[in-house]
Amino acid sequence: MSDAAAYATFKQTYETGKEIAGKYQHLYTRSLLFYSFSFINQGLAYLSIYLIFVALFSTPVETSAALIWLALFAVFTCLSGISRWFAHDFDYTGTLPRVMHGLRMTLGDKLRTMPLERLGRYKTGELNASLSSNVDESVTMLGMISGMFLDVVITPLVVVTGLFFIDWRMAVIVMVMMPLAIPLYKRKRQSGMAEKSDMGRANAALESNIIEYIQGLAVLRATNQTGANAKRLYEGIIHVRDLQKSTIVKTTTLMLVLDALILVTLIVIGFLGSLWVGDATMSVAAVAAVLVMVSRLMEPMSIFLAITAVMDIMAASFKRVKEVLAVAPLDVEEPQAEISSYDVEFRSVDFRYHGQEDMALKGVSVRIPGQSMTAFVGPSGSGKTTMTKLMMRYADPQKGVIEIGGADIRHMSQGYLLSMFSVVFQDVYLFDESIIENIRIAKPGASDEEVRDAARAAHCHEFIERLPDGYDTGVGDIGGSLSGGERQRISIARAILKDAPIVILDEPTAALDTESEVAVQNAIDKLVEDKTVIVIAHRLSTISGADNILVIDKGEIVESGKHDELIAKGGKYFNLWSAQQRVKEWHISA
Ligand SMILES: Nc1ncnc2c1ncn2[C@@H]1O[C@H](COP(=O)(O)OP(=O)(O)OP(=O)(O)O)[C@@H](O)[C@H]1O
Repeated sequence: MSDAAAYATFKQTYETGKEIAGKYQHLYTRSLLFYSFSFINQGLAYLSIYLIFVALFSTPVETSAALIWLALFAVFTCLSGISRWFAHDFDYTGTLPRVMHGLRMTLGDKLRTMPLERLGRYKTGELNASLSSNVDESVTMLGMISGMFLDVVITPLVVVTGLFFIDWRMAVIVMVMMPLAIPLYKRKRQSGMAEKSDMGRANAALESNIIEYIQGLAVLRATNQTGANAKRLYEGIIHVRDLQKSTIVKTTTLMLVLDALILVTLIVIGFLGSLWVGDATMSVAAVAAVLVMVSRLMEPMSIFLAITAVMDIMAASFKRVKEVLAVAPLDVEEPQAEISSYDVEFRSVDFRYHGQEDMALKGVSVRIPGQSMTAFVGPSGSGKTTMTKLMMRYADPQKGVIEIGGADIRHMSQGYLLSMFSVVFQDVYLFDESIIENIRIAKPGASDEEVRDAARAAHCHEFIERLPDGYDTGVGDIGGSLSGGERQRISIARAILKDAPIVILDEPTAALDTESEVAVQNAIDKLVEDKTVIVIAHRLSTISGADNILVIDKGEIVESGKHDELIAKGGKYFNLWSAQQRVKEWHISA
C-alpha cells in the first residue's frame, strides 16, 4: 500500500468519489472518517484478543483480568459497529440514492441544453448506458468501495503495529508476507483499467445494437434483412462474453494466488511460533493470538483484488458519465436580445457538419420577412433542412450570423428562442401517452378545452372522437393504427396550440394520399394565419402561391423570387418546375 502507484490510485479513487458525490461530498468525507474510526477500533479489538489469551493461558487462570479484557474487546467492537453504521452508504439515511438521483438529473439537464448537433453524434444506446448503467455502477460502487478499501488498509496496519509490542518477529513476518501481494496488485491494476474500458465500450455498443435492432425490426423484416443485422448483434454478444471470460479467468487466478499467500503466512507463523514456544522465547498465548488475528485479516485481504476491480469499474463508468457532462452547452451571449419583429435573417452564413468535408451552407445571406410565406426548394441534400435547423440553434454556424427580429439568436435563451417556433415534420413522433397529452405537450398547462379547440382547428377532432376512449386513448393502445395523415394532423394541432409566431413546415403533405392531403392542407391553412411561414417543398405545385421562393443548390441560394418571376427567368427553378410538370404528364398519359 505504501507503493507510490497504489497511493496515487487510492488518491485518484478518493477524488473520483468526491466528484461522484457532488454536493454530498462532505457526507462522503465524513463517511470515510467514520469508516477509518471503525477499522481502527476493529484492529484494537483484535489486539485485545492477545490480552484475553494471556489471562486465560496463565496459571492459575486470571479470570477477572480475562473478563476486563473481554469487556475492552466488547467496547472496541461496539465502537467499530456504531461508527460503521454512520459511515454506511455515506450515512444510514439513504444518501446514496440521492447522489444517484442528482447525477441523473444533472445528466438530464445536460441533454436538454446540449447542442442538438452534438447530441445527434451519440448512438441512442450510448446515452442510455450513460444515464442508467454507468450512473448505477459509479454510485453503487462508490458506496461499496469506501468501506472495503479502508478495511483492507487500516485494520492490518493497526494489527501489525500492535504485533510489534507482542512479538516483533511476528510483526516482521506479517510485514514481509503481506507486501508480497503488491506485485499482484500492480499487475491487476495495469490490466484492469484497459479491461474495464474495453468492457464498458463493448457493453455500450451492445446496448446500442440491441436498441437499433429492435427499432429497425419492422424495416429489417420488410426487406428480409433480419439475418444480416442479427449477425452484428450476435457478434456483439460474443465479444462481451469473450471479454467477460478473459477478465474472470485473470481475476480468479490472481485471487487464488493471494489466498494461497495468506495461507502460507499462517503456516509460517504456526511453524516458527511452535519453535519459539519450544525454546521459550514466545508464549503459547502470543502464538494463539497471532494466529487468530492473522486469520481474521484473511477475509478482507482475499477480497483485496476484487476491490481493485470495483475501483476500475467505478472509474471507467464515471469516465463515461463525465464525457457526457463535459459537452459544452450552447452559450447564451449577453445582453439578452430584444426583438422587434419575426423577420429571420441569415448574414453570410457558412456551416459544415462535424466530420464532413463539404460545407452544407456556403455564404448564405437572405432575409425572410415576417408574416409572409417563404418556400425553400432545391434538390435533395442541398441544405434546406439545415437552414431551418440553424434558425433554431441546432448548432452555431462556423461563420456568419442568424438574426430574428434584428437580434442575433446567440443572445437568446434556448427556451425563448424555441418558444418562437412551431415545426411540422413529415415524421411525427407520438409519445406513449394519451392523445390529449400528446397534443398538450406543445403548451403544458393548456386546459382540455384549449386542446380540443386546437384539435378541431387541425381537423382531427372527428377521428379522435371515434377512438375507443376518445382523447384519453393511449397511443400505445392503438399502436400504429393512426394513419400518416392523422398523425400529421395531431402534429398540426400541437402547432396550433403552441401558437408560435414562426411556423416551419417540412413538406408535411409529401407522403399523403389525396384525401389526407386535403384534410392536412385545411389544417395547415388554419395554422399559418398571420405567421412567418417557412415551407420546405419538393412538389413545387404546393408552394406556387408563396410570397417568396428561395432556390437552394449545394448549400447556396442560387435564385429567389415569386413563382411567375422565376418561371419567366428560365433558370434552375424553371428547370425543376418543367421536370415536375413532365412527370405529371407521364402519370396522366400512363
Ligand atoms: N447530421 C448530419 N451530419 C452530417 N451531415 C449532414 C447531417 N444532416 C445533413 N447532412 C448533410 O448536409 C447536407 C444538407 O443536408 P440537408 O438535410 O440540409 O438537405 P435537404 O436539402 O434538406 O435535403 P432533403 O430534401 O433530402 O431533406 C447534405 O449533404 C447532408 O448529407
